[in-house]
Amino acid sequence: MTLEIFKYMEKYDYEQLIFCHDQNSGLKAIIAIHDTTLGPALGGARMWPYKSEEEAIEDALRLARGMTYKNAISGLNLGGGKTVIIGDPSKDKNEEMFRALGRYIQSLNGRYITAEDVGTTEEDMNLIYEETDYVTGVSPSFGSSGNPSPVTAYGVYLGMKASAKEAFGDDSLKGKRIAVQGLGNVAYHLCKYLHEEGAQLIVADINEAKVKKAVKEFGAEAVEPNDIYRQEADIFSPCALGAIINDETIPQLRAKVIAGSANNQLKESRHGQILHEMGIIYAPDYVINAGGVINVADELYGYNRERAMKRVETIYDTLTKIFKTSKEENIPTYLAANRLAEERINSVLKSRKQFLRKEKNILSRKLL
Ligand SMILES: NC(=O)C1=CN([C@@H]2O[C@H](COP(=O)(O)OP(=O)(O)OC[C@H]3O[C@@H](n4cnc5c(N)ncnc54)[C@H](O)[C@@H]3O)[C@@H](O)[C@H]2O)C=CC1
Ligand SMILES: O=C(O)CCC(=O)C(=O)O
Repeated sequence: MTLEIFKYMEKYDYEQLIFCHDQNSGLKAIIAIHDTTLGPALGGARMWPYKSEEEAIEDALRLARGMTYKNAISGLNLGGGKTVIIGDPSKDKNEEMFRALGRYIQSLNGRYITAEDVGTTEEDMNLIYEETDYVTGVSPSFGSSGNPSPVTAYGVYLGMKASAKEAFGDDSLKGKRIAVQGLGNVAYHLCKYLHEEGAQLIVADINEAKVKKAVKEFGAEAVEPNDIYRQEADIFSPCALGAIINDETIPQLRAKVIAGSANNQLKESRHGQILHEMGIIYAPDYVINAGGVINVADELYGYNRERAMKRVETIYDTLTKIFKTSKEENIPTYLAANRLAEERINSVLKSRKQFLRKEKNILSRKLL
């Protein structure tokens, strides 16, 4: 399949796509800016060994759009954007690469602000910070908020409780069997919360060392990566990569709830409709995993952890509201969430237009 970029950008109303290349460091990155109605686009930088440039562009575009919805529904005055860096984070990183990316971000003059994502770390953000102020998730020693993953995990934990309340009538996770896919930065901290509450964990990761650690620390049961979908579990928690809710995996699912941190979990929106028809409670990805962006966005006001955590706690209520709308209107949860996010963006756009109109009237009066 060839991606017709402008057609795709037109379909979902993207603003800008930027290609960043630096011969010296080997940087090959793509910055996608979806929508800046609510403010500058904020979204992390992902480093991944994409099989093709097309795959990387598509990922950047999909992730950037997700950030528009995530930031809008979380009440942030920020638009949506994302960076992808083509390369293997375990061997292709170097200092100059992140500094070069920082200079590209600086050249956008604040239209886009970056942070961590899969394959990038706090140390990488510190390097970007050498070249631009438009970066968050920088080390706390610089007065910033650091790695957002533990806060993302806390938001997912609260969102999972809200989802359990909807599915089982009680938000306690004690004794619940929870199948966790991926044991990376977010999932590790999530497993800690779940273990402390007395949940039984079933885990899978392609990295054996991470699996061993979870078995040892949380008494988790380990299964092969491909077997995680079919586990007899109450909750399935996807915390690895996207598009894992699809035609192949849905028939395998036994869980009543899907609640995890991965971005873009639904391969296509019709998969959200299928989950709805099956009676599976799906916590929309960009709602439940917003803890990290809420935390890093707080840096823009001078980081205050208490203020950030208070906002993260609203994830529980936002999901409860989405589940209510989904039930009352008999629509999938992803659609109920999209409507809420779009309502906010459209109302801000409308009021801004009114303001501009007033401004224009004043100007024309002056001219008279
Ligand atoms: N870090 C954060 O604060 C946020 C992360 N997210 C999303 O949450 C997800 C996880 O993020 P992180 O924990 O930061 O990434 P990470 O890179 O630390 O962890 C991902 C884990 O998934 C594993 N994995 C990859 N493919 C797999 C497969 N097929 N089966 C099982 N495991 C597999 C990897 O080995 C790795 O351990 C990503 O989709 C990310 O975009 C979303 C919001 C914020
Ligand atoms: O929490 C982060 O990593 C920054 C925001 C972001 O990229 C995301 O929420 O996916």
